[in-house]
Amino acid sequence: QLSSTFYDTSCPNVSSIVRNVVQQAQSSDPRIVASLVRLFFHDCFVQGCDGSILLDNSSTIQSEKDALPNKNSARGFDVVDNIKTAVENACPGVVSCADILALAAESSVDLAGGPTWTVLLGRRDSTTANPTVANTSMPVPFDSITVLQQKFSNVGLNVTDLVALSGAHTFGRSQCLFVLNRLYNFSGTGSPDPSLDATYLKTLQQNCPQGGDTTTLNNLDPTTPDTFDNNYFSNLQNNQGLLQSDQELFSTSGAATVSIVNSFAGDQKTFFQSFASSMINMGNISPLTGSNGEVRSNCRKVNGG
Ligand code: HEM
Ligand SMILES: [Ca+2]
Ligand SMILES: [Ca+2]
Repeated sequence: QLSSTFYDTSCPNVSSIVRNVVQQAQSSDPRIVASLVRLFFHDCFVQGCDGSILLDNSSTIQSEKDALPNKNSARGFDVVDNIKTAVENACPGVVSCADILALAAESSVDLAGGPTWTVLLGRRDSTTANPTVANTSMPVPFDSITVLQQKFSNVGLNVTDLVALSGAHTFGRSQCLFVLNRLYNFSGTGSPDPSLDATYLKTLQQNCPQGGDTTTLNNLDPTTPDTFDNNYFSNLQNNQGLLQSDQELFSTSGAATVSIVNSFAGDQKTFFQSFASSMINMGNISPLTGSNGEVRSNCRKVNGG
């Protein structure tokens, strides 16, 4: 029951307010658009798209920010605060933090050259967070295709959603710690992942030396690191997927994902259309609506908390 017209009378300019703050942030940090898209994903997979990821620790809240998939990894919370401030100035008490994440994700993709879509709105904010679910339900880069598909299907997303949404790795960065095993000791073999292109492997080994700084960043898309395009999928065809969970979408023989990767690599328009509809599907994961939840006045805290 989300709706594209939800704020039409109560906050008609909310989309452009969000977009302007995101654009401002992008001008000093090109990576931030990727980080904001990821925040929406990490919110929606835990209790649904309810802003739960934005809550800080408090006497009543155990923050999802300390869960493994987010700690020292999820970023952009300061930009969400700036968006919230700008939106509150125009329309006090009206727009939820959960909807701000949905709008920021769409603006971010658009500003990086990707597709646009009509964002469905009307989500309300949770009064709880669940770091345990974040630890168990979020996909990790070492998951097999089977596990990735299962984790997506657990929240109502299918294999096309999995491949399309993984295309978000067309921009943004990953720390070395998520790829080191592929570079030096893949599944205990003492050798690199055989599905890694040899030249790309050398580049990654140089950027992520054994015993080096595990927080060093790598572009998720080595070809167009800040542009939202379909290069992610042609990279997979060239054995240049950064994460194991990326490359196995193409390199797992017999997997349903292979032909989807090929179709997205062959036609950017098909990818853009699928990505947009899968973002809408993801945005529909168990939202709080009506009188459930609340509209937080500060995205980091429950009201009165
Ligand atoms: C399919 C399972 C997925 C896995 C295993 C996965 C895993 C990861 C990992 C390990 C990182 C690097 C984090 C770091 O270095 O701190 C990352 C970054 C990122 N992920 Fe995913 N991801 C998945 C799906 C998605 C989806 C569905 C989206 C969005 C629709 C997404 C968007 C991003 C973006 C944009 C970044 C870069 C963020 C930045 O630079 O701040 N990922 N992902
Ligand atoms: Ca959530
Ligand atoms: Ca790209």
